[in-house]
Amino acid sequence: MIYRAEEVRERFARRGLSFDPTVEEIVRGILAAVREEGDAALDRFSLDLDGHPVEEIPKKAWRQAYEDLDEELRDALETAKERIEAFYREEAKGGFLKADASGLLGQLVRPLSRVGVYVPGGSAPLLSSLLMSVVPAKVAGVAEVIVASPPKVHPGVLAAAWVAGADRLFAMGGAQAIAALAYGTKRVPRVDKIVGPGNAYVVAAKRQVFGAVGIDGLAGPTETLIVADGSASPRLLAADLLAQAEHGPDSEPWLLSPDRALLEKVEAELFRQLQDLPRGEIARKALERGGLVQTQDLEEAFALANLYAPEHLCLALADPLPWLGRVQNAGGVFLGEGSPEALGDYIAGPSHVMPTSGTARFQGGLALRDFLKVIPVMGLAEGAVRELSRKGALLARAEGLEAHARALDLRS
Ligand SMILES: NC(=O)c1ccc[n+]([C@@H]2O[C@H](COP(=O)([O-])OP(=O)(O)OC[C@H]3O[C@@H](n4cnc5c(N)ncnc54)[C@H](O)[C@@H]3O)[C@@H](O)[C@H]2O)c1
Ligand SMILES: N[C@H](CO)Cc1c[nH]c[nH+]1
Ligand SMILES: [Zn+2]
Repeated sequence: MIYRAEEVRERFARRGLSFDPTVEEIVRGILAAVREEGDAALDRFSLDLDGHPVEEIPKKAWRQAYEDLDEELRDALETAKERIEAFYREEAKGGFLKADASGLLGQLVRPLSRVGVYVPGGSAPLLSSLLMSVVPAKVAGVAEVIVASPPKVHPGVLAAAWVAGADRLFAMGGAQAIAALAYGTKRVPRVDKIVGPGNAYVVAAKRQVFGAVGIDGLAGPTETLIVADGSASPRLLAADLLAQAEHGPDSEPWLLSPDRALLEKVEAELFRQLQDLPRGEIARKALERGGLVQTQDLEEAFALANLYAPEHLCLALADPLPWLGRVQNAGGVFLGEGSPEALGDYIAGPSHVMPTSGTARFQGGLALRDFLKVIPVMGLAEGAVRELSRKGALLARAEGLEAHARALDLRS
């Protein structure tokens, strides 16, 4: 089915994180129980939902899993880790201290002390997601990175924990894992911030524990939006749409193009490539959530893309670079069909943890600064204090805050 731009515009404009009341309620119950009962509730939910009690998996098991890996896979993991590390080393993490006649002002930048990384494991063991959160955390200087992933944790995830240099790993998933990390239990230490993607239960749990703990954002079911011109290959476009569609029936793959003939060819390709896709049924359902859209021109395609604010914006254009200036809302941008999103998922360098459900309107992909906090520092010079206190007291009285004003009067 090929939509016209008018048919999707309203839907794109209204898009936002939806709160499924049933999921919210279930999650509220899980969080409250783990907060009150600790490990007993944690094990109970883990047994009920995932068939296993929670266990901490020791580092020697990670190393063993790494050593048992096929040599080529080990090499691929190492390359991915090195590329992620190199990418995040480029991100500035310095603060500043600046002194002038009025004194000293600055920002201290400190890594968070303890971070929880959620690694999804419900429908696929996303070992790449472990690298994509743990490696930037370690580059930022986080002292203790605690991984949570649903049982039974796949050996590939354990091997990735070894490669990435995580500190501890608990086999626990869903809202109960988020609760344990946010509130702490006897076994699971409380963290300062929880990062990483997950399904609707994980996203709802992160949102509900925010405040008790920091969160990076609400990365949920994956989505991709490709803007293509007539130069793009229908075969590659179909393959890229299916690559994200296979994540889950709630994934959303979109293709926008002014070229009707291209869209028709992609439709046929999708049908053909679905035939022997192992997760074809999942992908078919996801395709029904997304779709192909014919726009008047590329300008309209970009306007719609910004309205949608996709997690991944892929520019399958003959000359994508000049269009970069049009991008306002996206979790990450992929330039040209030679830079497919699937490479970003695994090995390009930037973290694949990116905002979904339109939250790319107000945030980008996971960055080093998600693991840092900025602490302002003030040390004013005597002369400046007198003058600034007089003006500060005026502002305080304008707010009706007399004690503030008097504290400043004493300095002026
Ligand atoms: N945006 C991103 O950056 C990004 C990156 C990777 C993955 N993802 C997304 O993460 C998601 C991973 O989802 P997943 O399900 O595979 O793994 P998951 O680990 O997020 O969720 C599995 C957990 O959900 C809980 N759960 C399942 N059904 C439940 C129920 N009825 N009641 C209460 N809890 C329940 C279970 O405890 C289970 O451990 C996918 O949607 C994928 O697209 C997003
Ligand atoms: N596309 C997913 C969300 O960005 C990440 C992922 C993990 N493995 C494969 N893909
Ligand atoms: Zn993916």
